[in-house]
Amino acid sequence: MELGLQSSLFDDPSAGTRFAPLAGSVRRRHLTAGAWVDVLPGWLTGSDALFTRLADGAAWRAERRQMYDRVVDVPRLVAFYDEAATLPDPLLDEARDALTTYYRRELGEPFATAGLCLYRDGNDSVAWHGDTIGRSATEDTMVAILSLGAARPLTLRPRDTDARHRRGGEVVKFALGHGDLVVMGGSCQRTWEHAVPKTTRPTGPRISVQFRTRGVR
Ligand SMILES: O=C(O)CCC(=O)C(=O)O
Ligand SMILES: [Fe+2]
Repeated sequence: MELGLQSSLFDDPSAGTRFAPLAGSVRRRHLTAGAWVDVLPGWLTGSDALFTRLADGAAWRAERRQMYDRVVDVPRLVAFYDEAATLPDPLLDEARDALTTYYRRELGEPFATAGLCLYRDGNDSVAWHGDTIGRSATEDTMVAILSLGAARPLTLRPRDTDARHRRGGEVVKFALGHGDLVVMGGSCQRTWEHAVPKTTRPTGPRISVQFRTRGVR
C-alpha cells in the first residue's frame, strides 16, 4: 500500500529495533471509577520497517456499516488476528508476550488477540466507544495499544448515560507517537469511552495495534 510514510521521519534506523523494558518505566494515570491508563512513550524504537511491513502485509479490510438509513464506510482500515491466527509480524508476537509477562499477574490471563487499525490520513478516525464486546461489558480488562507512524491523540471521556451531565474539560488526551505504548485498564472500557478524532491538519498514516484478552473486542 502506498501511503507516503517517509522513512527516517520517525526514527534513526541505525539504532536498531527493540522494545524498552516495561518494568520500572510504565507510568499509570488513574481516572475515575476504577479506570486507569498506563503509558510508555517510545516503547519500540526503530519501528519504521515494522510500519511498512504491516502497511504492506496485514490483511486489511475496508468495513461498511449501517448508520441510520445509510450504509457508510468505516473511516479506517482494519485487520483482526484471533488467538489461533499467526500474527502478521514476529515483532507483534514479541510485543504481545512482553505485555503478557508484565501484566499477567494483574490481568489474570494472557493477551491473546491483535486488532490492527490503519488511519490513512486525518480524515480517518474512530468515534467515541468502549471495547465492550464480550466480557469487557461487565468485567475489568486491559486493552494495550502499540502506536506506529504519525502521532494522533487518543482521547478519553467518562461514559455518562446523560451527556448533559458531562462537565466540560473532562476529556483526557494522550498524544500517541511512533512506538508508543498505551494500556487502558481496570473498568476503562465500560466506565469510560475513547476515540481517535479526525483532524484537518496534514497528517500522515498511523497504525494502531491493539492487544486484547480472549473473547474481548
Ligand atoms: O487507534 C487506536 O489506538 C484505538 C483503536 C480503538 O479504539 C479500537 O480499535 O477499538
Ligand atoms: Fe477501542
